[in-house]
Amino acid sequence: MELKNKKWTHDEFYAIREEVLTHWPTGKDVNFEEAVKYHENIPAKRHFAKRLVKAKKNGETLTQPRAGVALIDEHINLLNFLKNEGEADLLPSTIDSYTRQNQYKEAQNGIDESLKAGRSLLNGFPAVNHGVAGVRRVVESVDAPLQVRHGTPDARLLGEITIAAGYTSYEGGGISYNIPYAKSVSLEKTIYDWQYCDRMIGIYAEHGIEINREPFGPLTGTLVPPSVSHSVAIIEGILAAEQGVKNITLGYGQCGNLIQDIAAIKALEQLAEEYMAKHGYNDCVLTTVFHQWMGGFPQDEAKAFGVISWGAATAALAKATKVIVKTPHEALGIPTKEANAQGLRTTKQMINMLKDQAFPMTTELELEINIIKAETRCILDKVFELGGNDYAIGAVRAFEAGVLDVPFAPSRFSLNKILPARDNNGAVRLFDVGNLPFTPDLVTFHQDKMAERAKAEGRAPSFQMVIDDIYAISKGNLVGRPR
Ligand SMILES: CCC[C@H]1O[C@@H](n2cnc3c(N)ncnc32)[C@H](O)[C@@H]1O
Repeated sequence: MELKNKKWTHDEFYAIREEVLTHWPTGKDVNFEEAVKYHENIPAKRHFAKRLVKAKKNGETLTQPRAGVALIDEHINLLNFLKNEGEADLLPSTIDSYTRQNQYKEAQNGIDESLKAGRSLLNGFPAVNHGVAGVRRVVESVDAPLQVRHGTPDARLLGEITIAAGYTSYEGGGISYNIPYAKSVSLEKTIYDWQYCDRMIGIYAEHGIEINREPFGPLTGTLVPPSVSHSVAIIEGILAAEQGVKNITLGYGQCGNLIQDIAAIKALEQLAEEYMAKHGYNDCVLTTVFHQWMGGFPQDEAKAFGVISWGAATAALAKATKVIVKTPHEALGIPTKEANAQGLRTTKQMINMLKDQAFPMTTELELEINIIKAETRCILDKVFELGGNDYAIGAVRAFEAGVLDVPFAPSRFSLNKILPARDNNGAVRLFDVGNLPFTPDLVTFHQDKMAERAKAEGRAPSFQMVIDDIYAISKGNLVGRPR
């Protein structure tokens, strides 16, 4: 396997595909030609890419939950409930953890046990085991655009089966589904395997079938600075575009300070357009997704609705194309369908009340946009240089050098040298910039912001601030003030 950011030939792709389809018996039912014909008949209102393009044009912020259960009928009921009772614009199928680790035998046990127990004993929808025919029953029974959401380093068979079944969007990426989701899986292999997924979608595109791709923006979802998640998002967008993907949604996980979060979405849009154009990808439609707070949630449901509302308001004011919605059961575990629908309706209410309002371009907002763009450029340009003008090779080397570094990542391939903490207004800054290739003025900016908070709190900048901030929102605040 030689990793490089270059479009695979059909021969290169098909040579690997034969082996991929043998990873589980259901792989043999994947029939590309039949799948293309099936996709040709999917109406625009159930087509993810088309719905996103319409939303971008109309300035809408669409709502989408996470949701997945073990058995097909229950999964169909769940999705229809979230559409009808939750008013969801877009629907997921969140895939279970066994499938994410390619443990299809265990997933099959989960299905068998769920049948016996009469309830879902998996934390998601085991699409590989259900196979094309089973997954297609979901597509035929749910009248909304459907996306596969998961966390799978080797997502090749999962992609083949779900896209062939009629799903029109696929989340993930070679970095964003490795670093936050695996401990010892080679980054090089995951990036290579995701080139396969992107090339597969590129081949659908060559047949006129446009499938949306969404790199996983939030990463570890724990105080991830905008420049870190934007760098990964844009790199994965470029890697996807190189393999022929034409419709890409780039994502960002809410940090909590309004100005910083609105700036993050604006900066992401501007930088993605700039870097995609710079590298010659001029026929890619780009949209954005804002993930409501991905860190620890309050157990109290009323307070959880406060966090959900804040994420909804920020997404609307940032004018993100899509918002991923949390539920009042976030602190407890997999939500009931009722709780999931409540999170969606709360979000819909906030978006509807804010859609006629615009957040002004204040000097603070402009400063924040410029800071995020400057930081992200420092990282992206260094990655490109490390890779000898190749972002795939550069990404692997960048993690080895700490030029890319994701806070609190389980992967041993992330140095975990950077330390984020909030400043006195709750924006996420860097208490330790680690080996991020920031210019001196950017390093000073973060030091000054941390010093300002330290002065206000009468304590020195310390790791304790990081810990306090990790728990703050679940304890009812944004900034983890000393007790
Ligand atoms: C990165 C994703 C984390 C979020 O993903 C939610 N999540 C995971 N699995 C399911 C599921 N099967 N149904 C509804 N939500 C789910 C968690 O709650 C958390 O918020």
